[in-house]
Amino acid sequence: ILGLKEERLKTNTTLPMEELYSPPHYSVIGQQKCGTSTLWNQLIQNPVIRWAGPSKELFFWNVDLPKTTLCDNHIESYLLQVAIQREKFNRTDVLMGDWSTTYFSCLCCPLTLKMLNPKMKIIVVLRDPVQRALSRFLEQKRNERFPLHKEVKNHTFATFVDQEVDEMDACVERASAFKNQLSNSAVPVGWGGGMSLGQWMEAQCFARRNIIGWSAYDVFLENYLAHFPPGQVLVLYTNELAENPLSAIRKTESFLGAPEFNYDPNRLSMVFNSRACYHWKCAKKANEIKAVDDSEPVTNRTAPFLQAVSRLTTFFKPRMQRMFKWADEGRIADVPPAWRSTYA
Ligand SMILES: Nc1ncnc2c1ncn2[C@@H]1O[C@H](COP(=O)(O)OS(=O)(=O)O)[C@@H](OP(=O)(O)O)[C@H]1O
Repeated sequence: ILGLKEERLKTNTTLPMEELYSPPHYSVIGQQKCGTSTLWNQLIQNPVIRWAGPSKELFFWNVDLPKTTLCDNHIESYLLQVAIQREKFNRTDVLMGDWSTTYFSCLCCPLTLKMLNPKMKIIVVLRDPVQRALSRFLEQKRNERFPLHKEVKNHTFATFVDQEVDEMDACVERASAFKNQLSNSAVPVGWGGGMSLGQWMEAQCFARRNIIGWSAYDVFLENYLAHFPPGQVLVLYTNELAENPLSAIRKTESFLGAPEFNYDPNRLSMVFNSRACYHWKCAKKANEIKAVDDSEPVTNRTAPFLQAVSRLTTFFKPRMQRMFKWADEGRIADVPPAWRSTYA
């Protein structure tokens, strides 16, 4: 885990220690496979927007496998990571962030981040949930050394979806035995903030299934909304990044209180860490990604593939409708119009 490396500050800095070591201002918590690498590669052109760690993600409070939440991880090691970056820039007036896309689905992370900094700004990027699940499936299937490769290597998307949805349905059914403890409150509830045992068990049904379960956005978003006021949670959508990247970036700068930067227009049209090139820093044009996709048998529109997409769409429908309600109530930015018809 990158964040646990024992490093020390390298110079005798004159920067005030309490400012050097203060916790991050913001965190981009995910969701995984929703375009966070693109957002990162764009936003870090702005010299005021900085981040902790040697590369994009620290994974300090949660890794992407079940049973890896580290909400009581060593705080001093974490603050050291942040201080090292502030020292590198020799200034304490930059906006420091933690870009770990594994925090969104981590049930104890909202409370941990709130304890670190109650004023922390939380940024979430969300993509069509079926597309996100397919994206993660393909990434794990294609890369032998990736952590979930063994889980998917003998599956097609269709057989994997059947297995996972069956298991999640059964898990939710078991959790429903504790339904008498569910609160009917209209106000979002979170882990350590009003979540009942039944809700906690149900949330784990999704939190422990990285490929499909992590697309149950309502479960994880509710947890963050329970701990942070709406003004501290920015929800962006992948299609905004695709259709008007500068507008999504301006929105983020304004949310963070960062001055507007003059971004490189060529870079703004690039997509990072796509299925055409798996690396946080690898940039491709949209047409290059499409060309790779067209030659991919898994995404060919066979009947079993289409049935799996349809089953997942039905599975996510009630969950997406909770998101629509929060958008209607003004708790989050309005969802992409296509979502409202797909998940109506
Ligand atoms: N601007 C834009 N338009 C459309 N799609 C985009 C865009 N930016 C990123 N993406 C897609 O998001 C996927 C990568 O997401 P992440 O960078 O968050 O992945 S990771 O969690 O850091 O591994 C990856 O999806 P797949 O290509 O399906 O794997 C990217 O293609």
